[in-house]
Amino acid sequence: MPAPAPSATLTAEQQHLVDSRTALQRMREHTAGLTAQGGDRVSTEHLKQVLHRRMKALEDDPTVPLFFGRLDYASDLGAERDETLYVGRRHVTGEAGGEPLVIDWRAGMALPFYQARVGEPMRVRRRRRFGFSSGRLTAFEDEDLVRSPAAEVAASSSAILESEIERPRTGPMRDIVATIQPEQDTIVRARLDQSLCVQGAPGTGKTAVGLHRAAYLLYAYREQLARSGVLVVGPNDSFLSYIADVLPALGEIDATQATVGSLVSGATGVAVRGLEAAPPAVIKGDARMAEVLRRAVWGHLGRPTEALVVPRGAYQWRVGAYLTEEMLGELRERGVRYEAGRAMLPQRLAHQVLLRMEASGDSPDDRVQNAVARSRPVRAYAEQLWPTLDAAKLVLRLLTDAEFLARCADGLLDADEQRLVRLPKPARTVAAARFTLADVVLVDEVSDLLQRTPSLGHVVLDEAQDLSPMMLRAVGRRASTGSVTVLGDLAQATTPWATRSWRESLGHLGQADAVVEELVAGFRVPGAVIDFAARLLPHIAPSLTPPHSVRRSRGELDLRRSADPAAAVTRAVGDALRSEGTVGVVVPDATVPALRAALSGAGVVFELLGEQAQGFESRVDLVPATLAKGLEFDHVVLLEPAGIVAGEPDRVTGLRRLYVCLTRAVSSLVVVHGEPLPAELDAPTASAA
Ligand SMILES: Nc1ncnc2c1ncn2[C@@H]1O[C@H](COP(=O)(O)OP(=O)(O)OP(=O)(O)O)[C@@H](O)[C@H]1O
Repeated sequence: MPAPAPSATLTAEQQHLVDSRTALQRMREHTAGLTAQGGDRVSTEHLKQVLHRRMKALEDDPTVPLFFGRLDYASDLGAERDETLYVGRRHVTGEAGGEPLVIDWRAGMALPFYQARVGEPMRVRRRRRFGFSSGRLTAFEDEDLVRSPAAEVAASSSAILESEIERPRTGPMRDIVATIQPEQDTIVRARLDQSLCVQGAPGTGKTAVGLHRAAYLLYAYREQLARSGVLVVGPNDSFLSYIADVLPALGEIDATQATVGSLVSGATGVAVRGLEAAPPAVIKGDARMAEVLRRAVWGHLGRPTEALVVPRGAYQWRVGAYLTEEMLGELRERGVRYEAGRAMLPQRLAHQVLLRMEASGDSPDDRVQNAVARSRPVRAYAEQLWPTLDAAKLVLRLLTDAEFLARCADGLLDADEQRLVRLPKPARTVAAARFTLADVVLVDEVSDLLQRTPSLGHVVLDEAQDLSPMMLRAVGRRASTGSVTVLGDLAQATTPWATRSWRESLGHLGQADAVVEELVAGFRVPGAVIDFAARLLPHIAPSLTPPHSVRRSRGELDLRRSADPAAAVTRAVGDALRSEGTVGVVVPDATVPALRAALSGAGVVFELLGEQAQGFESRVDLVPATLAKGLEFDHVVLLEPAGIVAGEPDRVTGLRRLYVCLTRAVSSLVVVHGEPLPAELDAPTASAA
């Protein structure tokens, strides 16, 4: 039989899309027809939630293709049978028991879509990629994984792949399921118990890979993770809004997203209310603080000097101080958390009393032991030896009571460091103290010393290079029995407490065995722009591999010197708005008010990042340089590199901030400057604006 003409093939594939949509509709109707009826109210409620989630997962967005690839398995290549499978965002099944119309991209059978190549066809003869336009299937592209020598280069020369990578950006981040690259896929599909750390230059897909890994794990280890949970940690709320849609688009609504700040405030009930200068924050973020806090907590254990005396009826029962001391020592040696030990002590004391009653001929039972444990003398004696502690109050005391701090920090922090750590204005209450992020991280550490922090199944930590050792510990304890995916770029480290090496960070996270991978292919930043930004690398991270852009377009880079930079920015924004896609106006934080006025004055509709809840709905965003991390825009208009550098406490940090800001553009970057460019950029060309 002759091969069908391409148009006939396209028609057949379009029909498969129609059939799949109809089947999905049927699955939805079926789910909608189910009633949640559990044995009791709780299980009915649970079932309701399960059905609600299922309905959400089955939602059909007509603009998002139901499948994007097809695999033709061949029995002569070792497959069980000749079989055609369509790969999409979720399983779609036909009539009950029928063949799947679409398989989930995360299923094992979908693996060859991402990993097969000529010479290693993975039992698949042909891989097909589909091109879509507004949800309509408009094109396809075949790779013969067995015969065609051309297929060898097909993956890198695929027009469909290229158009996906080149497409203009609109709104928040989108998923990349249709075009995950083999080296990214290996990270996405690593086993749940495998902790990973991904070092990658700007735009190499770290965030995308981390989110797809979360989606993969939620699918492949659904039951395990339904209980323990998955958490995604990002640098700030703007970033979280930017990535918020990716997991739901992949049918996963169960992962929690947080910043380190929201995580520790949520857990401790203490709000982050103040900002502080770098020197104290660096010390508070240092790993030595963990030992200071450990001493601060456990230093509260008293030394028994008097015996416990429990009057009961006509008798007085005594438990000697030496015995109590042994008891405390034994509980400490068992490594129990402070609160657990505190809860055990009265029972231990009561048990001793019981032994004495028995020795005198009584036969008391468990109820007597409980009553003794709850009796006033036992409680008072235990409280004196093992007092109740409040995490926030303890940290407040440490930061205000010089003598207490000196005792806890002896041999750990020198006198200058202790002075820096103390609050500038003593406060009597936690609220009055206006705790900073670093302070609340300390409170979280103390909370964990008091009571073990529950661990999740998996934590994805993005922009991890910016976390202090104490912040890493805070994230790490939330994965103490789980695994982590750590994403970051040492060249983009912009906090004074940032990490120097991934090994060190992984140690603080409690994941020293994690494997470190590197991604170097850049999907965001065009060649001309990345080459320009990479001039900074020798000054900010000399050991890192310079990234290379896989983008076909070299992109536009325009350096404009101007005597009226705000006006030049406004003009550049006007130009950018004439082409498709989003526009990010990245400016030194100090110039935000001036630029805001200039853009408003010129009638530009924009959102100021960080100010209101982000919808990423307007085409233009005004982005303070310190909030640019992790974001991307089709066109970036960047104001005053020297000002961005000067906004940071030291030159290297300033240059790193500039590196972050220069690498946000997908299509074009216009750099407007009134002052000379930083020498490290060594601009070869400049045009007057
Ligand atoms: N395999 C891929 N196919 C298509 N697009 C991709 C692929 N990988 C990454 N991208 C796109 O490249 C852009 C950059 O990805 P992402 O934001 O994840 O990079 P990043 O490494 O986290 O960058 P940064 O370090 O700057 O935060 C995004 O638009 C993403 O969708």
